[in-house]
Amino acid sequence: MSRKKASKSKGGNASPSGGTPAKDNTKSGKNSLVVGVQANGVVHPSRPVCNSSEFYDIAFKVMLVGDSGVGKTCLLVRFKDGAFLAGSFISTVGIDFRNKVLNIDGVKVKLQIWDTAGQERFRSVTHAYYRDAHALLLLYDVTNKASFDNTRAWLTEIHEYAQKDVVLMLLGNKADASHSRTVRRDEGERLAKEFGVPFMETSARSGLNVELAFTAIAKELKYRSMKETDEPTFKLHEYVSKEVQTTGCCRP
Ligand SMILES: Nc1nc2c(ncn2[C@@H]2O[C@H](COP(=O)(O)OP(=O)(O)OP(=O)(O)O)[C@@H](O)[C@H]2O)c(=O)[nH]1
Repeated sequence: MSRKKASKSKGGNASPSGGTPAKDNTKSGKNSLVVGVQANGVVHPSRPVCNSSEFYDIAFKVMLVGDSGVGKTCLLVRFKDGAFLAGSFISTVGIDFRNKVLNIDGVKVKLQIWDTAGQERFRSVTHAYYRDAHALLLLYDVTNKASFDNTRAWLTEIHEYAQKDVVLMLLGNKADASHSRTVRRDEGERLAKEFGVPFMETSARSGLNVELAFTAIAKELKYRSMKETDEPTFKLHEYVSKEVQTTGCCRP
């Protein structure tokens, strides 16, 4: 397997295919350029990648979607930088991405993670990015019942715009905020069962299950892309059920 190099960029924005940078209009306001990524998002072995610093073997696009304020940016920052963005809430404008390379059973898997704006007015912008996504993390906020109810509408959009075989996971974020919780964990579990997707509660504040959510996605994508070889079978649902941690309290 030939080994590529990952973008060093901490963030930026680009066209849906990842080739041309778009206008710098995001929350982070940083720009970067990813070259050598095919339209389907998988990096082509024979093509170079710009701004490189870290080697990787395979690359995938992951999108964070869900209502405004559910914590998509904070989840990404927690995963990428290990920090929590406390303080005043600045809504994402348009779309932004960050890269992170994970070592999955000896294979370097680069996740290019797209943080979308949850606000309705940016929906037409973000729709264009669904097509190339290999995985989608659909977030709601456990302290905001409307964001939970809206996951059905998000799922409809996902079915309309994303690839049929996209890897999907439901995340109930802000699990640390037990005092203001309005959605019980079992409600999230039931909905995920109905959607037929894995589920976990996360907290960008405490870090609960953040690493797990992205690692599980990376493992599934790696398994799918390498299952022709001698890979042992990987079952996403089973892995998540085994590894997930709970807050121990889930009553509103
Ligand atoms: N208690 C708690 N607060 C959180 C958590 N994650 C995010 N927040 C807070 O929720 C607010 C919104 O977080 P963002 O990450 O900006 O939300 P977003 O989903 O990216 O919002 P848009 O960019 O508008 O789509 C901020 O004030 C965060 O500090 C969490 O896990 N726990």
